[in-house]
Amino acid sequence: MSEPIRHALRKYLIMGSQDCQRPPDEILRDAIAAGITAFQFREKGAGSLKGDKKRILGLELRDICRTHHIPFIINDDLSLAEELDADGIHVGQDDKSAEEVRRMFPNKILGLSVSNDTELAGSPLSVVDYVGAGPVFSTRTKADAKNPVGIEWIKTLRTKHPALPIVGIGGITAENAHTVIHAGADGISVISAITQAADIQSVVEKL
Ligand SMILES: Cc1ncc(COP(=O)(O)OP(=O)(O)O)c(N)n1
Ligand SMILES: Cc1nc(C(=O)O)sc1CCOP(=O)(O)O
Ligand SMILES: [Mg+2]
Repeated sequence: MSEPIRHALRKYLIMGSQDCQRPPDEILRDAIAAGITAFQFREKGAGSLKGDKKRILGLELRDICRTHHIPFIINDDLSLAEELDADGIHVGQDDKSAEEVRRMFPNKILGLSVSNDTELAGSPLSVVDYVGAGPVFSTRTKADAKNPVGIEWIKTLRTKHPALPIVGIGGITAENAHTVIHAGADGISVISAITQAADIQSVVEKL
């Protein structure tokens, strides 16, 4: 399991319609053509879709991922993950507990956010497939993001957990992504670096 996960974490796009200035399906197709390795549907925050509109968009994006063999992961919404038969689920420290999600979905990819040593110490790492560590840098995309951890904490995390699949998140760009990888992360996850890019092909190549 560990090697496919590490590969999937390399260039991980996270996106919802609220992040997009053009149709989300176009952005996802462009990002897949450019080489992303996983996708998380995160329909959340100001301007996000609810109910049927969210479900319909999720279904459309899931089908694009399926066609191109890209893991389709859903943020937070367990019932939508079940309904769309998502490949995985990402939860944070304030969402349903990772142990419970693992009991409900024994075979799905499960990601958990960690943002500091206290959260790390309280996290059931044995039941998750990867951790999303961050925000590495400051970000304007998530209003309630915690304090930036910096690449030093990614190094600490890697030293403490040599075999743990880690993806960095938060404020990661084509210019700073290499520092996150050099610090020990298996990959980087981004929202704005890709959704706001004038040239997605070029950004994904650099990432
Ligand atoms: C890969 C990845 N890492 C971290 C997060 C953040 O999850 P969470 O802390 O639950 O915050 P929301 O995304 O739900 O606002 C993530 N989504 N993906
Ligand atoms: C969704 C999310 N979670 C974070 C965390 O630290 O857990 S930071 C973040 C937003 C990432 O967006 P951008 O790539 O535009 O900075
Ligand atoms: Mg969450």
